[in-house]
Amino acid sequence: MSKLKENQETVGGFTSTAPSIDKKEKKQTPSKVNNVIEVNDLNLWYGSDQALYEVNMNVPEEQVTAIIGPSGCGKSTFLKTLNRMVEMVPIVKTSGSIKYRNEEIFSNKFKQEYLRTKVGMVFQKPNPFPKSVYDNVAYGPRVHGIKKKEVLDQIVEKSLKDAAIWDELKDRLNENAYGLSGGQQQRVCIARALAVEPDVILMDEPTSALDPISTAKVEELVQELKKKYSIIIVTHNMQQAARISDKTAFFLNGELIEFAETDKLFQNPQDKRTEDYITGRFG
Ligand SMILES: Nc1ncnc2c1ncn2[C@@H]1O[C@H](COP(=O)(O)OP(=O)(O)OP(=O)(O)O)[C@@H](O)[C@H]1O
Repeated sequence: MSKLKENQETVGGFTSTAPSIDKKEKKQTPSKVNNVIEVNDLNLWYGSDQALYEVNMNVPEEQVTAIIGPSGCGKSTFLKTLNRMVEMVPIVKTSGSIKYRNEEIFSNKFKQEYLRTKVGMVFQKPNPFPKSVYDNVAYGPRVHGIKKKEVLDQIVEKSLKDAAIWDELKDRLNENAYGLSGGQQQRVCIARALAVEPDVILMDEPTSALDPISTAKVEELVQELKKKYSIIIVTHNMQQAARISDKTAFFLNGELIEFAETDKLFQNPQDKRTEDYITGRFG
């Protein structure tokens, strides 16, 4: 068992006696690691081309789950299926089941808006809106009907703090986000995702467009964020997966080949194809 996991289970062993309505605190009640998302027999087609085959995977709560695999193996498709964003491509068809906190997301009863709020996404290229830093972060809460300036001010400050960029930007809230560096833009985009109080954050290669220092900042941030959120991160960078994730999933040609504790997957892969990939024999 890794040190990180050991710590998490110890934390889970405490009983929280303080009354609180905060869902993040509520999750501190004693429990073993729960699954925030459960994927069963998931298949996905773009028209007649199948891109995902019988994927089964339980995503643990408040951990970092990395998704690795060669280009075109279905990593982004899988990620975007988890908040049904993939269905923006009209030719997409799916079969199987995905449960978010025990509720079937493909069910007609499950509101897509709610899903996108709870399962937020950060993209490869920072994609701030051409608006001020403040308006970027306040965007989601405003869409959800929050109008009071004091409330928005608090949300913006908290989200930027949680995204570890408040100190850098607190005096630049009215500047256009386009004027920030790429690394700052990406953390503003993370703050924007946090502002609507998600539960799960999907990250699609969030550091691939960033320099090493900005990458390190985002990696540190991911370690902080997992105390409150469940994170699923697609990365081409195996060192990054090894550095920041608790569990790693290896995809190949649309199949989930192996899913294990990160240490185990990198040190003692069970499948020859995983071993070949992580030792650089292909991909
Ligand atoms: N919008 C789309 N329309 C049709 N086919 C698509 C679409 N998006 C992806 N695909 C196909 O689905 C398969 C998986 O692609 P996907 O982008 O999920 O892979 P990936 O592992 O994320 O790749 P990369 O690492 O290069 O980003 C590929 O064969 C790709 O061509």
